[in-house]
Amino acid sequence: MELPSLIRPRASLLIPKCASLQVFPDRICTENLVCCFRENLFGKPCSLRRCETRFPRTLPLVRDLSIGAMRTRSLAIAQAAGEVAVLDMAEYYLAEGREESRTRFVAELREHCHDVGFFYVKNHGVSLPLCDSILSMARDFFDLPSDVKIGMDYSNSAQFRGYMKLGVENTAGIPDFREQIEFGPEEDVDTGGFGDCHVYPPYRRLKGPNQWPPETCLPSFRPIVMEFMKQMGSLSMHLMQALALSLGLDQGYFDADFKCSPHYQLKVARYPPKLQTDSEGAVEVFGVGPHSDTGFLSLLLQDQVGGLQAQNVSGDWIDVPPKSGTFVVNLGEMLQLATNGYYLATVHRVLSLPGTASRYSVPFFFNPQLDAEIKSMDLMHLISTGLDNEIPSHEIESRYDLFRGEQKRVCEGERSSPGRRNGFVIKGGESTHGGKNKLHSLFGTNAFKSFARSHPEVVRCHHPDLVVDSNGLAAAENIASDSSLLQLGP
Ligand SMILES: O=C(O)CCC(=O)C(=O)O
Ligand SMILES: [Fe+2]
Repeated sequence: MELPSLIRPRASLLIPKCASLQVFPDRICTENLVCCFRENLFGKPCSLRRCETRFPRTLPLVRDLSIGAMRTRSLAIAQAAGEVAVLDMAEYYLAEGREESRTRFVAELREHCHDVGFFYVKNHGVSLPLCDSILSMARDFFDLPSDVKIGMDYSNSAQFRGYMKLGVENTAGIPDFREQIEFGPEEDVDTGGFGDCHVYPPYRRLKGPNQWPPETCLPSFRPIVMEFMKQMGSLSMHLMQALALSLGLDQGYFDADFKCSPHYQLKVARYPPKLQTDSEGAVEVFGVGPHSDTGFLSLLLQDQVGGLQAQNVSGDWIDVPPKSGTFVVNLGEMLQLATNGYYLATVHRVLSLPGTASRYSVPFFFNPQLDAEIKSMDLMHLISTGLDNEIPSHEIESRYDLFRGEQKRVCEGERSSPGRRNGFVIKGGESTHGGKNKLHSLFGTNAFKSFARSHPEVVRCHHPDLVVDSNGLAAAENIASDSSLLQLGP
């Protein structure tokens, strides 16, 4: 039986020498490996465990088994079982005198970003009581009477922030089955941004204040959310630095795009339990349908209910269950763009599960500043420095194509109409969905486009001088062909 795994297959096989495990190519399918582990997860001898895998990319990890690193061993086994791995950020933070552990962390990070695009982090440095508080505040907020919630409706906000009732947001044209509040950096409105579009790019209009529930209802809501965003921003910055190291770059490689004013986004969401079934009881209700995230890094705090799944290259959905004390991390399209497709923005979804419990989650999307221009990097140095010397450059290109094909299949197969987060574009300026969605190297342009496409009514009300075309691209009517301000669709 083939175990589902998130790991992507690759063509070349290397057979490691390792006492604790036997690895050999599958006779039937040359892309498969058969691994027999002699030890269980805790290193105790056990009967041979046979795993057929389709992911030779685990081999560098498997090879590490021979030097006896227990953690790496369990990681390789977890991957073989189709689980998303947990990375321990204490390994990264405690660098002083322990360069080895940081190097190991960074190498694991590279593996997971390259092969999976999903992982958990633990010992991440964000206060765990704060995580509990924000989840409990979420419960309190969504229990408020609907007129109080509607009082901070997103349609009041030129920045597309505030409360969205059930079904208001959609993913790829299908309404999400969740209610949510959207936050961003608490800033003054950039009044200049609302000026002449010939001079000011519309994405500057995304700067502005958040909407908050009345203090009399929930006095600690605002301080908790503000502190959470601050700590998540700091964790994200550490992760960005670790990502730079993992790509063989200087730790500060991404700083210029992030350090001043990253344009992050926080959602506080409630997914009601699944309500309806068809006569066979088989209707699948999505909390959020299949999509990949548009930004750089997404960090997710989820409660104990579950329902998040990520898709592997064979189309199988892999559960990403709640694990206490962790955040789920997945990568967005802008990071995929920046790494020329080397790191993956993996498709994921949230199922509504039957039962009585609502699911609460708090996704944090860490993005560069609005005016950051994201360029694809040259990956040849990964090969020349030996960080990934098993992949010839032409293979990177073909992996990229494979990924692009998969993304199109998933999204065009399951969802046909355009919607938020349905753009799967890897290289700057390319487009997908028959050219309907175009990803731009200027982050702000993409950000505005995503919001405008999802919420054209906000554009009509707060940005009447802009026109939004059928692809969600906005520009002042009289400059609709001026691509230097806001790129228009194909
Ligand atoms: O709430 C979740 O578990 C994930 C939500 C998500 O994927 C998103 O909002 O992009
Ligand atoms: Fe997502």
